[in-house]
Amino acid sequence: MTDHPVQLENITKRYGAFTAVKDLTFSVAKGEIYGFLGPNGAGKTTTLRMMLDIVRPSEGRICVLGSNSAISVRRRIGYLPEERGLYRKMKAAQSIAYFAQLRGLSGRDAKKKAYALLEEFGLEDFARSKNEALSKGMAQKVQLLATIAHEPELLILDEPFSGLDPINQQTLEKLIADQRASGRTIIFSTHVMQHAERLCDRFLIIAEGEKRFEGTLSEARARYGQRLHVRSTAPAAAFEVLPGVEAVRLERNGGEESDYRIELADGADPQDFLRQAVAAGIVLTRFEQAGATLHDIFVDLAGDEASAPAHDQERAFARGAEAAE
Ligand SMILES: Nc1ncnc2c1ncn2[C@@H]1O[C@H](COP(=O)(O)OP(=O)(O)OP(=O)(O)O)[C@@H](O)[C@H]1O
Repeated sequence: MTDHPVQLENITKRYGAFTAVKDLTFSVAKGEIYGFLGPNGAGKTTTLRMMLDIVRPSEGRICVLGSNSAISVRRRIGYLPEERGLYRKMKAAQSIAYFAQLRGLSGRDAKKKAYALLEEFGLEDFARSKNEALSKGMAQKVQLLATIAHEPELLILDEPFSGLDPINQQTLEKLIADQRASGRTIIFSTHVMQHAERLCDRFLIIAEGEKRFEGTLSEARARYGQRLHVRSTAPAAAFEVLPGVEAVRLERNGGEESDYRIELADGADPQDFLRQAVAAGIVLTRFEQAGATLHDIFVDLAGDEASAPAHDQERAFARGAEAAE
């Protein structure tokens, strides 16, 4: 068990005639950040709840921290549920201390930890504010701090980035990476591929309750052909006839020179493309190789319409990150 704190074997969850999760098998290794990716209604929350023994599977076996019920090891787990909520009348520091105490810290240690965390995350001025007076993002940060205050070895975070502005999303990315650096295991679900791309050691893509992919980003990329970004005075047709070229897309028509995105067939070698282009007398003033992005892979595996909002979120995030620099 010790090297795989979470193991799911052939898990199925039915609600009446509807199957929300179908025969799902995966395990999460100790110390890794594991991304749980899927469109709306894919079965992410249901699966996370089954891990926590909030929802019982219809079939299959789950083992969490060596136990067949997360309830008996709950002090070693930090869980951020999808539906957020703090007691409105409680103060921020009090809320964090309250959850830490529920998970085994003494009153004194819980209070000390709450103030230390609030200070570390720049919320010390709000320690004595009632939760109802906090902005939505601040309240979410407080809830996150309440999730990690008892220093759990396993963190299960359901859509932790939703509701946070770009700056706080970056703070959360750092928090998650720091938790891993301290040896913790983290599972989080998200729709925003950029977070998963930057953070996850491995990820699982789920759609319609079924596993579509599990592995690392490079393993996922290896399944897809290479993409090239080139700049040239040559027309698109000159590239289309080269061996290994599957598609040519005009990215920018710059008058004299244009930018193209070229998709190569699986297994085609970009260096071969370069040699063929030169042999054909094509002059390239730019040549860059790029693997498929996680967004491309997600769209391909989990379906088009599902990821459209994610794309908007990614763009919003990218804009925010630029503004923050
Ligand atoms: N208690 C329930 N009774 C009946 N159906 C349910 C129940 N809980 C979830 N479902 C259904 O199971 C499917 C999976 O839901 P789930 O909440 O796990 O998806 P999700 O991947 O977390 O989606 P989202 O990103 O929208 O939160 C959905 O079709 C949902 O309607």
